[in-house]
Amino acid sequence: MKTLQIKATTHEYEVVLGEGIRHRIPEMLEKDYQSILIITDDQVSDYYLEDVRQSFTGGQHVHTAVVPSGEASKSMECYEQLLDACTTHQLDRRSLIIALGGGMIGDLAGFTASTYLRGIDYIQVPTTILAHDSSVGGKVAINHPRGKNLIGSFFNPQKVVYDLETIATLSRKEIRSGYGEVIKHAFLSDVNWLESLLDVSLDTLTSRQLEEDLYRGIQVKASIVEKDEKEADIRQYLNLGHTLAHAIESELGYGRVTHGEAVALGLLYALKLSSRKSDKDLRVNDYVNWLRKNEYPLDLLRGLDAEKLVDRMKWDKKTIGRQINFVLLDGVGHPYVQAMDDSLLLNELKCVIEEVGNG
Ligand SMILES: NC(=O)c1ccc[n+]([C@@H]2O[C@H](COP(=O)([O-])OP(=O)(O)OC[C@H]3O[C@@H](n4cnc5c(N)ncnc54)[C@H](O)[C@@H]3O)[C@@H](O)[C@H]2O)c1
Ligand SMILES: O=C(O)C(=O)C[C@@H](O)[C@H](O)[C@H](O)COP(=O)(O)O
Ligand SMILES: [Zn+2]
Repeated sequence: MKTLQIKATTHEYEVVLGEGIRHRIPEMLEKDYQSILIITDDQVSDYYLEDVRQSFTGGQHVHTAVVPSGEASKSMECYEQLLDACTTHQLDRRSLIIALGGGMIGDLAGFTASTYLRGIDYIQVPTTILAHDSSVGGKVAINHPRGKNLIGSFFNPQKVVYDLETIATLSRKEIRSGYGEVIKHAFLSDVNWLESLLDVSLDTLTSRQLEEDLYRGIQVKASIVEKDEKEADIRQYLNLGHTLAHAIESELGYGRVTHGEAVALGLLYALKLSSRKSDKDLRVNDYVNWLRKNEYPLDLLRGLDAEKLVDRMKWDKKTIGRQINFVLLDGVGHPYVQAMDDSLLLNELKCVIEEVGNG
């Protein structure tokens, strides 16, 4: 078992990584909760809901709420249903919400916890690779048709219980999606790590490498959110690749592309834009080869309208007064934020769609 301590402004919390620890959640809790609501989706529930529920043997009232799996559930409708569930089960300020699932559930259940009774405790129990990112740092949200995560808050969990055994049931597509955020963390932090990742084929990933990558990704995320929890400054770097990714997700309709695959495409665009402004080697060609080797959906770009995507980017949370601000790299491990002209964004996007989408 490995642990990391995260210092948030409201409290410190632990991220625990280990095998089989979903069976041991009660002993990891620091408070004695009498009412618990486990929120999960209808795919994760088939695998892991009973394990978590049955771990509570101390007579607590353990309730469950299951939403449909997929990004479309990060919605006002599901949020309202979950608030209803909180009231039906009369959760109070000494109750606990358990977010059991990937980033969709983490964001949705975390947002519910952050607003019900103006905030009750919750823990993250991530079950995807991608959720090494989403379960840490306290960003919780639901989507709006105009843009991703437009309704949300910063609200940190009491604990993150990351049972690495759960990764075993992920599909190939979800492994690929998770590595979109893993490689983002590498681009943000360390050229040696990036180079080792670029050699990896996700089909032959060893569990040892996966665990190391998850741990390193969480370290990168933790080191940034501890310094700038509410994204006044350097937390914006964690948005590398996301300005385009979120535009693609909302343009296609939530759930048509996975978040991590969209981030992987957005990263490519961010690298191309960065290369226009820096002569540092950003390993762009190696990255394109890595995307192709691992079957990221580059062809998705082909059907997209560059003008519409630039319009969508205006809903990025870094946009101020319709000025789009972009996370770029001046070399691997050296992110910065730059205000960008719409015309430059549009031209480069057309080039990427032409070059990569058709290639
Ligand atoms: N809050 C943050 O800081 C942050 C960071 C990154 C991403 N996100 C958000 O996270 C979401 C994406 O998360 P995700 O990629 O985990 O998606 P997800 O939660 O939708 O999970 C992906 C799919 O995998 C299934 N699944 C989950 N765990 C499984 C398991 N162990 N075995 C088999 N199937 C499993 C789910 O049912 C779903 O169909 C997006 O909404 C994104 O915006 C938030
Ligand atoms: O934690 C952050 O900060 C991030 O930007 C991490 C991203 O991977 C994540 O997708 C996040 O939800 C995006 O935040 P948003 O503020 O752009 O919605
Ligand atoms: Zn993300």
